[in-house]
Amino acid sequence: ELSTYYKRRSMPPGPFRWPFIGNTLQVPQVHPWLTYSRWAQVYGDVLHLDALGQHTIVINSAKVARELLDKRSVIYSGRPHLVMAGDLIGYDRSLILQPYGDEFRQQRRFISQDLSAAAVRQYYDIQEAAARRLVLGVIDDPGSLESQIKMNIASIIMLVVYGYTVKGAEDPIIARAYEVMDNFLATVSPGAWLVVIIPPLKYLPLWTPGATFLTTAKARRKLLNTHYRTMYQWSKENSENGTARMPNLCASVLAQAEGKMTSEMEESLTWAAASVLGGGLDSNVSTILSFILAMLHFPDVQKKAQAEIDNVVGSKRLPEISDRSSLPYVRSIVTEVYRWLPIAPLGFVHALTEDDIHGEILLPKGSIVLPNIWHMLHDPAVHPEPDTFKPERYGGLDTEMKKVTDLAFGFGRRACPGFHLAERSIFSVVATILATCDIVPVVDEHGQEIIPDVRYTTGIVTSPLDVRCQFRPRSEQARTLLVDSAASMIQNTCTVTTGGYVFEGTLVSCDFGVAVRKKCIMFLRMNVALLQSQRLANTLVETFRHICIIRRT
Ligand code: HEM
Repeated sequence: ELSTYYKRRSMPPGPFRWPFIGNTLQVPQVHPWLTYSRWAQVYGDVLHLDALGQHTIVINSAKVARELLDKRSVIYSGRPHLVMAGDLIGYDRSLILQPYGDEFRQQRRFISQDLSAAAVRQYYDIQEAAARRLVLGVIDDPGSLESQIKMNIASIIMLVVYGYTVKGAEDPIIARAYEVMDNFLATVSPGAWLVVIIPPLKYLPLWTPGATFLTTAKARRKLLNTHYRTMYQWSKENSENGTARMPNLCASVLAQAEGKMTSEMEESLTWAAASVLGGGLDSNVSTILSFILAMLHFPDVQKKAQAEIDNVVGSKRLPEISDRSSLPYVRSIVTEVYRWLPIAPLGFVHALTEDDIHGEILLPKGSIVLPNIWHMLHDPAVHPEPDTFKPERYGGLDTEMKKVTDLAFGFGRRACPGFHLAERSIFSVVATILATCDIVPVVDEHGQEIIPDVRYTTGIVTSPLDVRCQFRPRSEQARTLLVDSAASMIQNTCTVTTGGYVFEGTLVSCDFGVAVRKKCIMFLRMNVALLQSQRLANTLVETFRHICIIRRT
């Protein structure tokens, strides 16, 4: 009979388990994937760990991951029940922590209808504009590298999801969005909270001495709820009155429902949107920082990519996302970044919802399953010299690159729904930087170049540390192209007739210095949506008097 048959089979091998605590103390807090990778040499592709009775299965091979997480994804697509992150804070409303079921399917449907390979075309202009703004910003002020990346990545995802235009680096919405994500990642980090090990602690009253997790949870819950609900409501109201940039994900889903959206569906949409916003921040920022780090360590790769871009795009225009298909070396660089420093080295935990058998091994229901993506992408048998950044390893072939993206973006029904959007954003940033600039090290006070070591944070999402560089324009023409492109976006979009006024963004031809002009252009661009609102036009006349020509209609 099946259950005895199961029992005769053994659990996967793994390191020695201590009574009661199991392997809890053997799993390092820092970069655990490196330890799992070493254990793979001893125990093989599938290893078993026991943390206080919780079975954890680590998969160390792409082949097994495909067999289990992809092919049997009906039973491998759960998420573990998380007391602190879910019960106490409420992150379990968002897609990433949804158990496999109807709510999961509903949220994924909302997202995939707007972010498929074909649908993301509607966002190319947003991505290109952000990439160009990012490059201009870093040319002007190399010290702002990380904040430029964060702001421009946030500006893409806020426009895509809500149609919201961020109002410069100081817009509090940006800091709040990153804070909610930081809280999420800190909360789901293994071993961070005692209440995770002893769940009944969650019933303690708020004033219990020493129960700081309860006050932390309360604060995070409040921030989580207000942040995402405010964003969703903003999008809903302003998509109707024309202030929000159209199309955007929320507006498109609402329009498609043709007024038949129930309040439950709107709640699902609120959390689907929240998940896309959260998923689209640190992942992209970290990937771009890793790209820059790679270029500092492997300058020959830059040269090769620049030759390809010069050849295909020429120097008279900036690269566009539609050039992707003609730039295989640049595509290979993007893929190699995912492989070299995968942002999610252990992916995100899957939970097994039924007992399963793999070869001679029993995998019990309720196990947590961790794909060791880092190991799969650094196994020297599959990727020779894994620490070398070598885009040539793909031979320019998409089939070879797909072997990496199929792992780096997760598995089966839980695979990253932001893949196509991320691919385009990263490509646009990489191609725009390389087309217009050399990425060069900063120098210290003695004129010595500072090349940051390859070091990265630990956690669910990792990010390289201390990345610093300068963008040196490759020519005056390249810089002019960037400035003109920012300017032309204004000229195209900034004659706004509203509320009895015409606002004309003709500053490009005025006589201010380049820096002032650029700031004004940015400001105007970021406020186009505001100007388009009839209601606000009157109050904005005063503000815009200095930066554009205003006439009465
Ligand atoms: C370089 C960029 C990115 C990488 C490497 C990446 C990688 C991943 C990985 C490994 C997972 C876990 C999949 C699994 O459970 O097997 C994931 C999930 C997810 N990602 Fe991404 N991601 C990236 C960008 C994005 C972007 C731009 C978005 C939003 C547009 C996004 C939204 C999500 C969401 C919502 C999930 C949860 C899916 C679910 O639980 O069903 N990601 N991503």
